[in-house]
Amino acid sequence: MEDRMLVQQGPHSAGLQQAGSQQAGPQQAVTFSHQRNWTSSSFTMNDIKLAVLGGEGVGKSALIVRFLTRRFIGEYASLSECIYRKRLTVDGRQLNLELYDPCSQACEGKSAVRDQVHWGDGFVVIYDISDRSSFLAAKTILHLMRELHPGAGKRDVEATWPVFLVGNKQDLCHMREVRHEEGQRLAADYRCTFFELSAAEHCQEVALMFSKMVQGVCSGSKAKERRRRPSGSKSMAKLINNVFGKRRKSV
Ligand SMILES: Nc1nc2c(ncn2[C@@H]2O[C@H](COP(=O)(O)OP(=O)(O)OP(=O)(O)O)[C@@H](O)[C@H]2O)c(=O)[nH]1
Repeated sequence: MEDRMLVQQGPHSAGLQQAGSQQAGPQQAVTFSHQRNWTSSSFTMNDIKLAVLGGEGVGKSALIVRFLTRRFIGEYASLSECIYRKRLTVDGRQLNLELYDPCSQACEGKSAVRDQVHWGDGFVVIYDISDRSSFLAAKTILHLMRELHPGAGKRDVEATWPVFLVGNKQDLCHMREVRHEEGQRLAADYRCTFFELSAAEHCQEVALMFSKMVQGVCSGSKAKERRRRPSGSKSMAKLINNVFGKRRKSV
């Protein structure tokens, strides 16, 4: 259930305090804030930060706005990055969701990706199926993310660091330059979940994709919590083992 939606500037422009020109989404549904809100990832059980990454014009804003408003809006000014905020309820839990929408320049380069990786709890990497160069850009982003997070390919880390690869603009399949299987293969190589959809035509699929990401982040956070705080019986068993194990050794 949505309480409110807010857009604010992202990490690179956040400090500028420039006059707020709303970049995307229906004007009446969003307000613009100038507060800086770019900190390293600080996951609490109710805060979820998702970064939507990808090359120029792949449909990052279109997908986010489709998810938040259920509407497809054809054109977006994209001169600056922004963070959309939304409250939603998942399994009876109130969550504060932040969605980072970079302008294209903000996606590029290792330092930008590093900022995004540190900030986000989950990542949606998008390419346009009718634009091969955007597929290569997605591959570069995934590669950088893996470099910055060396454990990303490992099974246990996957649960706590979800990354989705999304081929957008499926409605343009008559102009397709990237085959479905290529997307699947790239996703498998980087151990991410793969979707192919259309922000223009698939309202439900877009919602499902973001919902799965939110759920993935939530379950990852639970796993993290469990690892941080082992259950009482396990930690007690460990303690007993440590004490008696050591004594036996020293006898
Ligand atoms: N046919 C089609 N066009 C789409 C789809 N999604 C987005 N577009 C169009 O692609 C163009 C770019 O969409 P944006 O959402 O602005 O893409 P972006 O990745 O946010 O763009 P930048 O921030 O400039 O990099 C717009 O003209 C959209 O209308 C889609 O699913 N199908």
